[in-house]
This record gives sequence, structure tokens and C-alpha cells, in this order.
Amino acid sequence: MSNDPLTALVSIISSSVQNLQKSYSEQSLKLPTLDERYIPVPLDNDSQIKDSVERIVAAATQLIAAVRYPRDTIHEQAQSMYLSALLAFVVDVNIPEILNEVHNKSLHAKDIASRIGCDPSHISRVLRYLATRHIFKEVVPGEFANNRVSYELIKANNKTVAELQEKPLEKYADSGTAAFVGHAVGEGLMSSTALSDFLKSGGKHAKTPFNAAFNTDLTLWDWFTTSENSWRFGRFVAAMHHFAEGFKDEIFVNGYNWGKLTSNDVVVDVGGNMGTVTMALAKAFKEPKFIIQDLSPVISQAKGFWEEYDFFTEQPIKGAAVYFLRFIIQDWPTSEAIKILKRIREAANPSSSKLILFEFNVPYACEDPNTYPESIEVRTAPYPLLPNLGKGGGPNPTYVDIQMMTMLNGQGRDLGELIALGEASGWKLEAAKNDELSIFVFSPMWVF
Ligand SMILES: C[S@@+](CC[C@H](N)C(=O)[O-])C[C@H]1O[C@@H](n2cnc3c(N)ncnc32)[C@H](O)[C@@H]1O
Repeated sequence: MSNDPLTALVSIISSSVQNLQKSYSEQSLKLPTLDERYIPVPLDNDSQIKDSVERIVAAATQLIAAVRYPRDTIHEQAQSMYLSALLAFVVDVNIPEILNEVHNKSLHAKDIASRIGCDPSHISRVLRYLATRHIFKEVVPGEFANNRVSYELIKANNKTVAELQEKPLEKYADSGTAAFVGHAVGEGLMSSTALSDFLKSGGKHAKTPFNAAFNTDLTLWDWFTTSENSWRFGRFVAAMHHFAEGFKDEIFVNGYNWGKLTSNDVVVDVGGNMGTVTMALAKAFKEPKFIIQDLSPVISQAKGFWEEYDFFTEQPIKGAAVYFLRFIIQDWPTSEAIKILKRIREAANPSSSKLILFEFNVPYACEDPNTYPESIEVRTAPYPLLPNLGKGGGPNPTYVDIQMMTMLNGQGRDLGELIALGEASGWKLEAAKNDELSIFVFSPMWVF
């Protein structure tokens, strides 16, 4: 590997592309192109393919940052709100679906505009902005088509444009990425305008940037349940469902030695919501008894092994073999996260219970100077990539961290912070594994 960073980055890109070419050709598959719709293939789950894609993204982004004039990089990034806003616009007015429905799959901006009652010049400018960023394709001047990226915006509920236009408040149900974009912009972009004041006040300016931006004292969850926001809540649920679906069952099934548990053992999914993780585990392991806990409005819709529970009250299930929490701790500031974990520690059997957190590990953007036991896996990447793989690092734990801060005053945590959180609530981190999501296994500390 060359010591010159540019040559080293080009060489990572080149070897990773060759790896993709070889693997696709061995399976007689066509390599992805920007013009064609992405069709999932079994190779997508191959860890070497994922590594290659991550490295290409990491190295290409780093290469661009290294050679581009800094002023251009900053100008582009400071204006990235337009990208978010326009993505939400095209999703809102169903442009990806309109293009997909026409016979030859491309349409002039004036014809798109007439179908949605907008100004033709606005539409061509919006689509040209996006096509310049590889979202949609400008086929001939003023005429646009979907490409690999914009196809992803087509609502996954397969509704026709007429159906989407007839009941606009229902269009996000089961819509996948479209709901994710709608929530990210509808609630997230709006809230982000209050982020700077929140940060400058050390978090005292308002409970959260979301509270300041929407002029409400309600938590995001309570605000969603008000009648005027029920359509937003529906969109959020669809967005979260889509986000959670991205994590394959194997992450949870292989994340712990569940096979050693017997029919006397209990596994508690604390704040389990729809029980997605429990379902994956219960399919793979028949022995332990599974219990899902959540707040009463969630539980009232559920049957079977769901039980009502509030994180901040006494944990009713004593001495379970495993208490696990997915995407819970990141929703809360450290003071509250400690309370949640302490309630579980008080109920745990000090010599046999385990606590498992399925969370993003938000890794440093530099080498981790600490040493850890072998059972705690630390991510790293080849020179000269950032050790956390920068933009190539999976679904970007750093944006989830800032999103949690903005909406909930929550926090994505690095390894050191998770170890400290455990120790403050009576749990010692024993093992950590990194998949698309990280798995942290804790044992009770005797004294806390
Ligand atoms: C981000 S969701 C995660 C759901 C689930 N663990 C998953 O990964 O799909 C957070 C969950 O915490 C639940 N929750 C929020 N506050 C709670 C509380 N005080 N006690 C119990 N559950 C709570 C919510 O109802 C929601 O189901």
C-alpha cells in the first residue's frame, strides 16, 4: 500500500471495485449501474461485498474532500438543506411514481408539472438540481427519468398515482423510504433550525430543538399522539418500520448464545414495541420464554407475550436470563438512561442475568487509544481511511446521534460512554460485537 494518501485511496477504490466485478461475474450477475433500478440479490448480504461497498464510499468521499477546493466543499455542504427539502417535495407530490407510470419512463418537466398543478419551470429546476446530484436523470433538456437512486423514493405500498393523490394523508402508510424522507424533513429539518441555539445554551434553551422549533412542551411521543399530528405519527411509524426492517434477523440471532437457554429461562424485550427482535429470536429458539414490555398504548394493541411496563418503575420480571433493549438507550439523556438500566439491575439475578443493548456504537473518527479485552471488538479500517470508515460506516451512527439530540435530547454513544453508562447503573460490559448494529453484552456488577 502506497504511503501517498491519494494513491492509497485510489488503490482501495480500485481493489474494491475489482472485488465487486469478480463476485458479480462468478454469480453471472450484472454489476449495478446508476441508470437501472436496484433489484436486491443474495450477494447483497455477503460480508465481503458489503465491505467493498463501504470502502468505496469511504475512500471516494475522502478522496473528494482531499482534492476539492475547501471553499467548494463548504459551500455545497452549507446548502444541503435544499437537498433535504427537495427530496421531501418530490416524494410529497409523487414525482418518482409519476415517472414510473408513464410508458417510456421519462417525462418533460411541463408534463410532470401539469399532473401536480405546479409551475413547469420550478419542476425542471428542482429535478435538474437533483439530477446533478445523481438523483433522477435528465434524459434530454427538460425531460427526466428515474435512476437507481430516485427509484428508491417510489412508495413501497405500490399505490397508483391516482390513489396517492386521492388520499394524500394516507400516502405514507407502508411507504418505506418515502416515509423516512417525510419524517426526516417534516420533523427533523424543521427542528434542526433550533439546534444552534440549543447547543449555545448548553441544552438549557429548550428541552430539545424539536420543542423550540415546534413551540411545544410536549415530548415528541406525546406530540405525535395529538389529533392534528396523527398523520405525522402514521408517517413516523412507517419510517421506523422501514428503518428497523433494514437490520437482518441474523444480527440478533447470532448476537448472543441464545441456544444455551432452557425452557426455565426468561428473555425480556424491554421497550420492545411491535416485538420485531423477539419475533426473530422466537423463530430461531423455541426454548426460553419471551416477554415483550412496552407502554400501555402500545400493549393495548398486542396480545400473547406482551406486558405493560414503564421504564422508570420497578421491573416486575425478576431474575430473567436476559433483558435486552434495542434502540432504547439512545432515546434518552444519560441521567434517564442510568435510571432505566438501574431498574433492570435491581430486578436482575446478580450471578446469572445478562443485559444486552442493541444500539449504534458511535465510533471515534480517529484511532481508539484505549485497550479493551479481546471480547470487545473495536472497528478499524485500512490506511488512510478514517477508522470509523467515515461516510462508508454503515447507516451513519453520527447522524442518528445528532437526530436523537435534536428530537429527544437523546444520545448515540461511543464505546467509552457505554462502558461508563453500564458502570453507573451496575452493569459491566463483557463483550461487544459490531454488525450493522452493535451488540453490547453486560453482566451485573456486585456493588454499584
Ligand atoms: C425507538 S422505539 C424502539 C422499539 C423497539 N425496541 C425496536 O427496536 O423496534 C422506543 C420504544 O420505547 C417505548 N417507550 C418509550 N417510553 C417508555 C417508557 N417510559 N416505558 C416503556 N416503554 C417506553 C416506546 O413505546 C417505543 O416502543
